[in-house]
Amino acid sequence: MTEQHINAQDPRKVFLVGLTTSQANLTYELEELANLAKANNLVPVETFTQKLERPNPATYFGKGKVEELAEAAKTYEVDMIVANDELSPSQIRNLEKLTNTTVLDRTGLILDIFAQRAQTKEAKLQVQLARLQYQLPRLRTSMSVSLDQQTGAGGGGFTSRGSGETKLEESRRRITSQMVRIRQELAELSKGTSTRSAKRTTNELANVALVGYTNAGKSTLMNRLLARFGVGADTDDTKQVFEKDMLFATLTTTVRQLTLPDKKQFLLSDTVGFVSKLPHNLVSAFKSTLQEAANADLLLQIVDVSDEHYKDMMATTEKTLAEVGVTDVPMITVYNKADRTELVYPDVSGENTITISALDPASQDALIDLIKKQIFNDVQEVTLHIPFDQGAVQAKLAAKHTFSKEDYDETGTLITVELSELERKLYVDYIV
Ligand SMILES: Nc1nc2c(ncn2[C@@H]2O[C@H](COP(=O)(O)OP(=O)(O)OP(=O)(O)O)[C@@H](O)[C@H]2O)c(=O)[nH]1
Ligand SMILES: [Mg+2]
Repeated sequence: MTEQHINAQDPRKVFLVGLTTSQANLTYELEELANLAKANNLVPVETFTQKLERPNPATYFGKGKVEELAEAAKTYEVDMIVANDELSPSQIRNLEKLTNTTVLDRTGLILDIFAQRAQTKEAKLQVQLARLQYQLPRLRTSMSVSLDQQTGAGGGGFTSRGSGETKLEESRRRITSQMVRIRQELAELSKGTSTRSAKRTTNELANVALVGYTNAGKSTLMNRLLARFGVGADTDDTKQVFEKDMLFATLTTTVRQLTLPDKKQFLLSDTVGFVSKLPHNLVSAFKSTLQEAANADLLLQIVDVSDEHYKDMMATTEKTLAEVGVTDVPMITVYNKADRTELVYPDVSGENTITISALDPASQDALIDLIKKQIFNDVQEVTLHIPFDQGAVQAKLAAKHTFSKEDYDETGTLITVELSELERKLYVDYIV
């Protein structure tokens, strides 16, 4: 893989600002925000927080705090403020004016990082779409200028620095039509993807997807397993994916076939990592990328257990999965990077939990055993009763299984089908 694009500007000093309103985890979120800022070549020099019932609708912080910020910005010679929340266009405008700085919110920051990381055509288009959506209502903030320069969009034609309403209208139209074009291109691209996944479905191999917080070690684990078991007929199956100690190294889903020594095979996919408050625009732009996780038979949630905030990271992952519609998929929790802790590894505790180091072959073996147990063993024939008003459950089952018997009674469908132990747990309420 090629080196990622690096922000060419000199490191820029910034303030981080956040509210203690609903955020129970402000410390974690601010630490995360600092890492996101650093990933974007920004240098956080000071953090300001304020306790407020809700953000001030005009200025995010209250009046006094804004004055303090303006004063401090002068003293520290800081000309940029990064806010922990997504701000409204008018909050950004007002704060910029009152503090004489450029204001970037969390969403803008994450979008910038994604834009720098995007390598494939699909990822580039997805990010661009999300940025345009974000930019549309923000044409009058200084952020639009920087966004504009970074997207290289039409020589500043989008921005409306000091220009009249006509220019603004024109910018809006250009953005909207560009969005339409990108959506079309993405639809074209996804046609190719769905053919590929249709092929894999007919293959009837189990799909295992790596999911989790960014930098947890998903790609590293994928690569270690590929190096040992990526020996399928498809020559691509030994090809390594990009891994690196940075946020959002992976933006594109990669699917590879693994062949175990006992000839059992399954598909493993590596997916984009998560962070808390992942912008909605990005989540929807990356929905197709995350489809692989939604269709998986088994999720491996990779957790960096060496990070003190690993529990928050797990909560973030689970929340994001639910947001993109990945529900009802059996999951193994993989506590990774145990080599950096005092924990014993490999260590299987319970049927869905394992502690490993992705770098350790014994850990890889133990994990493979656990995966095998979930996807190949323990299959048992059961009969389910699915009420007529829960057709979605039946559709979900039908997508992955051939029913050996299907019958009806007054209230629902009776389905006889072979399910794994995990699936039997998942559908326990329906088993008769
Ligand atoms: N010590 C140690 N380092 C690990 C382990 N697993 C991964 N790493 C390191 O963690 C960093 C991030 O690994 P990646 O595999 O790129 O993480 P990822 O989950 O794919 O991250 P994103 O693609 O950003 O979501 C790399 O520097 C890896 O070498 C592990 O078990 N032990
Ligand atoms: Mg990765």
